[in-house]
Amino acid sequence: MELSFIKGHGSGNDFLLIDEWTHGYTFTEENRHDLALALCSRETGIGADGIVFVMESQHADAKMRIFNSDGSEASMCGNGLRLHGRYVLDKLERDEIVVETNKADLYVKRDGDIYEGVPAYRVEISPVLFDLESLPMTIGKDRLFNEIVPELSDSIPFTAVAVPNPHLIAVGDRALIASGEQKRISEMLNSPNAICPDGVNVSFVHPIEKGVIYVRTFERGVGFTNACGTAMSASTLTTCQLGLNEIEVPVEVYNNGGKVRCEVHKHEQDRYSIDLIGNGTYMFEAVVQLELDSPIDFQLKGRKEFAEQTAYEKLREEVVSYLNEHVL
Ligand SMILES: N[C@@H](CCC[C@H](N)C(=O)O)C(=O)O
Repeated sequence: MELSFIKGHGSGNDFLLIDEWTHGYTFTEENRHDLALALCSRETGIGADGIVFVMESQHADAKMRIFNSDGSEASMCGNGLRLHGRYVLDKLERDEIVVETNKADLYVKRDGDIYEGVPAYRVEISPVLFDLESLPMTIGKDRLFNEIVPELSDSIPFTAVAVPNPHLIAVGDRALIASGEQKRISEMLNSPNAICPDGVNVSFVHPIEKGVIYVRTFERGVGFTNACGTAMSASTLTTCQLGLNEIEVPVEVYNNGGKVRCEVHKHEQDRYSIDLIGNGTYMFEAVVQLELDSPIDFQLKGRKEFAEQTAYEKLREEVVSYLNEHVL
């Protein structure tokens, strides 16, 4: 078969966007898993952190499903939702839509430019869950807020939150970022283990000044990525709860692929949601010729570049020099 896709990114977290809905593709669960494994490989595939599938929804404007590069499915993806949302907003010629995701219906809105020539999209990150059962995480407690877990480290405090995909967050200084601890702990929790049996996204966060943080994430199902949208949202919330940032006040979040803005909202009964605002940039579109039962033997055809990546590169250059001075 011939399969059309767009390769794009949110803060350098890159995805293949496949529109099942418009093209009438009928994939099995196994096909989606196999496509993610074959096409996302950086060695033998096209290379991406995951595949974002655009699907029809029975009750919302569209549906999103996200598969990591290892073929596993995640319940949510913030950077992917911006890319997916941008595609559907353009397709339906709307400024605001609701997208069905695995566990929630979430709004996506156009939101001006995050940088000259780089349009931004605002997506809702919700629900926000603090009970460890939601991750799941088993350490003999119900919640984890800025506490040492001796099985992980005897000096780094962690916070656990599901949005609703699972996140572990450590906030600290430049030395924490430079240490090899994030790799060690992430690899342990994303291999067979009793603490986080389904794996977990692990972020190390450095507050730079009030209203500005840096977040680096080791993603479940992928490894270190340039950025993880749900992780940046959960990390911003954690810094608000630690009194380092403020609820309802935008926070600039730097990452290795660019920057986004996060706004934490507090609702009744201690319920939170977060707005994640950033780019959804197209890099190129192409067609792959493949057989669904062996997608690894694909052929890439008709690759066409989008010009918009050039404007994004300027943002990226500024971010790199800012990070060299303040974080790395
Ligand atoms: N990069 C995403 C998150 C993708 C899913 C994650 N790896 C998981 O398995 O939970 C984001 O931008 O949020």
